[in-house]
Amino acid sequence: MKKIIILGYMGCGKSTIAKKLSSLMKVPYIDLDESIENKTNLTINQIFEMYGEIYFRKLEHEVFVELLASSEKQIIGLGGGTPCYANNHELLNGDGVTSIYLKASVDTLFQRLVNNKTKRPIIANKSDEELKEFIAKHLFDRNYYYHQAQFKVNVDGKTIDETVEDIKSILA
Ligand SMILES: Nc1ncnc2c1ncn2[C@@H]1O[C@H](COP(=O)(O)OP(=O)(O)OP(=O)(O)O)[C@@H](O)[C@H]1O
Ligand SMILES: O=C(O)C1=C[C@@H](O)[C@@H](O)[C@H](O)C1
Ligand SMILES: [Mg+2]
Repeated sequence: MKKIIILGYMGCGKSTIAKKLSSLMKVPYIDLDESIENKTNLTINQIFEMYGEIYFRKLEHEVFVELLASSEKQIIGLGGGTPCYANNHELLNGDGVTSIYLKASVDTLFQRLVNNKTKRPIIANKSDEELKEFIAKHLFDRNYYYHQAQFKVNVDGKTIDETVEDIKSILA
């Protein structure tokens, strides 16, 4: 198995869980958002502000395809919206790919995102009151795409270590 892909809504824990898994398995971790930032020398916020979301989605697809093209064994953490655009969801079932959806409830996501909005342009301008309803609707819209992953791991009420263990048993 060459690529382990971790996906899910903003704040579900992709980066946190994937980094921990990476150090335990001694498999390099690549964050798609970070790869886009390194390639463009811009932050995700700057890309959205300067060029808009459609441009960002094109770039996101290109960089995702590039990462998959290498034969290196890697854990790849996607952006929150990656599976939902440019037919990226089809890549979740490609050759040599294991894809895992970190499934979190609206309440869990709200708790984790409410004080961490600024670096996430999709929610940066939502008031705390708007945020919960926004997450609920957005998650509903994205549900179909997230469920194209080969495996689902429920993260609600679990510690980071417990979620990492769940993923290790999927990969065993
Ligand atoms: N049990 C847990 N598992 C994972 N993350 C947790 C847990 N408890 C709290 N967190 C926190 O949730 C926050 C969101 O996690 P993280 O940044 O890894 O999510 P993400 O899915 O990578 O988000 P984004 O899509 O915005 O990059 C972090 O501050 C993290 O420390
Ligand atoms: O959920 C989303 O659409 C996004 C999530 C982030 O990881 C970034 O990829 C960007 O902020 C868009
Ligand atoms: Mg992240």
